[in-house]
Amino acid sequence: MNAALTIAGLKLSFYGVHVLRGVDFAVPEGSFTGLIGPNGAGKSTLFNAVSGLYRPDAGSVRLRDVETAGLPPEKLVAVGLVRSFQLARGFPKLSVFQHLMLYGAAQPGEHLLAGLFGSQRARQREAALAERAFGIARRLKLDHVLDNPVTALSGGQKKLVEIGRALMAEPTILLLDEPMAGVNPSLTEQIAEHLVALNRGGLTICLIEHDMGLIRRLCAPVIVMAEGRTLTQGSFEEVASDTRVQEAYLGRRH
Ligand SMILES: Nc1ncnc2c1ncn2[C@@H]1O[C@H](COP(=O)(O)OP(=O)(O)OP(=O)(O)O)[C@@H](O)[C@H]1O
Repeated sequence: MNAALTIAGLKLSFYGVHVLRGVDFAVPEGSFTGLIGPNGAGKSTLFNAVSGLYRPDAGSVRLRDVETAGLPPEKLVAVGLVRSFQLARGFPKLSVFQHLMLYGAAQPGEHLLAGLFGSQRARQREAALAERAFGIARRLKLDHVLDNPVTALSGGQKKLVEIGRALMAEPTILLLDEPMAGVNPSLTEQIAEHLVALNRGGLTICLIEHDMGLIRRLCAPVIVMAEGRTLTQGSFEEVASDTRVQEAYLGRRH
């Protein structure tokens, strides 16, 4: 197995509270890996540490063969690791297209100053970004709402814009933290289909999700975290039948 992402001995504490106590797992290249665990297990914190928002106290994060622990988010994006974020509240009037462009333009290597001076290279770059934005919008079936302000979108469409925005960075691995949360069942199904299609197209995905039906259907392998550690991993059936996992969800100590 080639690993797209390898996490080893990752530790992080806040004000002396050990939230990540030694997380170890690998996300296989091309997989649709699920990350599950009871509330407070440390899943989102792990994503924050892996994507450069928090600096881990100890441990290693390798993106393929590159050690990335402690790198800031923009450096991680440059090497292909992207996590999706909720749409910024600061730009309610921006259209879907502008959101996609803004995120694409915020990537390393984009020189906004060059854009201001209107160099030919900057214009070509902008045209390429626009092409990418159109392609992503078509793929996510957002092309008919490209000019709409994001505030006018349905909850499910907003989630798709969040995913689209992450795709603008052309990631090799995408970390998704509950992208279907708060979305109705039919839109959840549509988002799931898009994610499966992206994964089949070669994108490695690591998904945090509480809906076990989705995890069972979409994800292999499934990693289980509890109390800041990796508890176990395997197929959904394997982890679901593991008594330690059942106990962790029931809140018992193991
Ligand atoms: N910035 C922070 N400062 C202090 N404590 C934090 C911070 N971020 C997270 N924590 C704590 O870390 C623990 C793990 O939280 P985290 O959100 O990572 O869990 P989770 O597994 O994602 O839970 P859920 O499934 O409920 O989202 C919690 O006890 C939380 O209060």
